[in-house]
Amino acid sequence: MPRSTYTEALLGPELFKKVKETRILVVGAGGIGCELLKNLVLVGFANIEIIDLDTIDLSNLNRQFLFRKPDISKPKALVAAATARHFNPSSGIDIHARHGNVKDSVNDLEWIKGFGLVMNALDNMDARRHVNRLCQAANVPLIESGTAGYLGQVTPMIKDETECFDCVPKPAPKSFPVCTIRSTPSEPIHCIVWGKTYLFGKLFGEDDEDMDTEELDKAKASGENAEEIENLKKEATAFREVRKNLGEEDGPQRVFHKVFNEDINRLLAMEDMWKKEGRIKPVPLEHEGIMNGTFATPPSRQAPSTSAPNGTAQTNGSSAQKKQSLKDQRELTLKENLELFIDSCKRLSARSIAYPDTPLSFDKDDDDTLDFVLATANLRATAYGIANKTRFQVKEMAGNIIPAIATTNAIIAGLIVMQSLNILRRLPLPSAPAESSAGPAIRNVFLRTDAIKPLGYSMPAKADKKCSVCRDIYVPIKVDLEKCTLRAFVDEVVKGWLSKAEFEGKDEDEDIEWTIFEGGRLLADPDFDDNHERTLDDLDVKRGKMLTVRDEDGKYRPVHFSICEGDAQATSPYSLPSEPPCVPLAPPAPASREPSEEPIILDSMPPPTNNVSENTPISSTTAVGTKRSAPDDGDVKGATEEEQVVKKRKVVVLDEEDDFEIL
Ligand SMILES: Nc1ncnc2c1ncn2[C@@H]1O[C@H](COP(=O)(O)OP(=O)(O)OP(=O)(O)O)[C@@H](O)[C@H]1O
Ligand SMILES: [Zn+2]
Repeated sequence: MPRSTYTEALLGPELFKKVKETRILVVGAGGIGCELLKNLVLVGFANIEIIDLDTIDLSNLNRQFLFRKPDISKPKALVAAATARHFNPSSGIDIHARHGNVKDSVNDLEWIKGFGLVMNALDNMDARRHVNRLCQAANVPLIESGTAGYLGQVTPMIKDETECFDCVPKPAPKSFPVCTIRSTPSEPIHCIVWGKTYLFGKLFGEDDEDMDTEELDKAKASGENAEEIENLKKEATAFREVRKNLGEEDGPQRVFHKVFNEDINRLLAMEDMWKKEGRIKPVPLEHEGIMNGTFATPPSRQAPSTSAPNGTAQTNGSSAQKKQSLKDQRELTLKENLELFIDSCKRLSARSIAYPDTPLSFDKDDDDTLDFVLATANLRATAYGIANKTRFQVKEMAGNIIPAIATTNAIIAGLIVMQSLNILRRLPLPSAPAESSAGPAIRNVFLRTDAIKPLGYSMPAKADKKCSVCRDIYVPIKVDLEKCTLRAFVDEVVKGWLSKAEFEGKDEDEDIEWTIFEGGRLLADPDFDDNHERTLDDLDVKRGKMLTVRDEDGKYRPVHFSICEGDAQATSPYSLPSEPPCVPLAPPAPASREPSEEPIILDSMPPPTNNVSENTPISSTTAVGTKRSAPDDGDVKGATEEEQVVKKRKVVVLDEEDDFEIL
């Protein structure tokens, strides 16, 4: 008897047929993803694609049960698929596993349109937002999910029916003023952020000399404090110098001297800085004194830690006590931190020298990078009289670790499948397209710490009319990027094809003027045609990106042309859908564009879980990387005025995992 007999009886032949035929995309093969893939296979889903960018780590094995020790370092998606396939050998399932980033340009609108249902099992906002936008653009239902400790939630998102991921504002990222991080830290987290996002980047990250200089010159030209700018330039040059020599025997020691002695002395010379009440002057650290035990550890501004000693004066602290605690949960002495700093610098610089074209980035599971941040943060904390942290604590804080509980993941994965069945009931069969029928209500389901009623639900809210993600219009365009010029796009696609669209409330004699953007870049407007003869490829408009067309008056919804792979057989450099879209009116402009302080949480929802609504870039203009200008911008103009305001207000640095923002 085939394993699916009972499931078929339970679901009924029609729904079971949909289960077998619908193409499912699972994004993420981590804690939730592994549980989900197993469930899907056992239920009888037979046409699954799973994508994950990561490889298996030892720390995944406690809950990502599709992986075993010998799988460490192998791609998660591939191993998950290979293991899960065996769970239901009789169903003839096809699992297509891909080791890659869902944000890669090959994963464009045409790709996502190939799925009947998408399930997110992700751990970061950036990727969640990306998939949400793709699903909204392609009109493919998405089930979003997340867990944090004992809490979890499952949220189905269907275009024109429910709110989308971006309809609900998310809490702003934890943010710190740049001065707190760079000059006046007062908490261990300030020192950790400094080590992880600032010093690490300066020494081992991408060397951004041109950008630095260009940015500082621009700041100076726009009237910012010239002396401060010159100081920052000098600092950048000095870093470049120490970075160049990092591979030499005394390179790490020179870095130590620069950042923990010279730079602190420079700050101490700015006397006004230390007049502010409550500010404690740092003490410059001395390599030799720390190593030979003569350096007097600055007093801690916090109550002394009882768990472990700090500073050379205490280096002989109870060895019995040290042995008792786990290695990673013991505080290092000042000398140990210094030795670890020198050693981790050597390890990292050896990697940089071996692979000069690959800038390093912090990863909590990469011992070299964690050791560096641990030692750096503790040395800085000592200089500023701030409590030190153990390796375990630094890993948790720097890695933004949210406790993961296997049982929560398993329950949430089960609930995803339940909601997927609710969605499938309403969808037409892939093999026999028909009108979708109204099926059972889909629900936002959540798991909470209520012993009597651990599961709760709410009906999904309607889409926010102002949401720029799910309310805008999307059009796939297949383009030969090397042949299609911006002029062809403007004249033929926008002024030709799009102008035939039905615009809500358009007067007969109304003449619409257009502006064209890619991301935050203005490519053309009625008074700006310098880019017209350039090809889209030359303008760095690539597959997976979007050309956004707005009317000058902001009367209508923007139309996003989603760049898809060109048709090799086509004679024209681009091809478009047969019918232009209907373009509705834009909602009235909001009185203020300030993001709301408080996140809006749906009635009866649990508090936002870190994993679900963790630190959020305010808009796409504030995403990682927007501080860089596009390569070879040529005549391309910078971000719009409005976007520049947002940038100025919010972001200087947004770290890769979106967890700390430095204002
Ligand atoms: N842009 C992306 N494209 C593809 N996969 C992604 C992307 N971003 C995150 N992921 C994957 O989503 C999964 C999320 O799983 P999970 O939350 O369990 O995180 P983890 O990295 O496995 O565990 P931990 O963070 O606790 O070490 C990870 O396997 C991660 O690689
Ligand atoms: Zn929305």
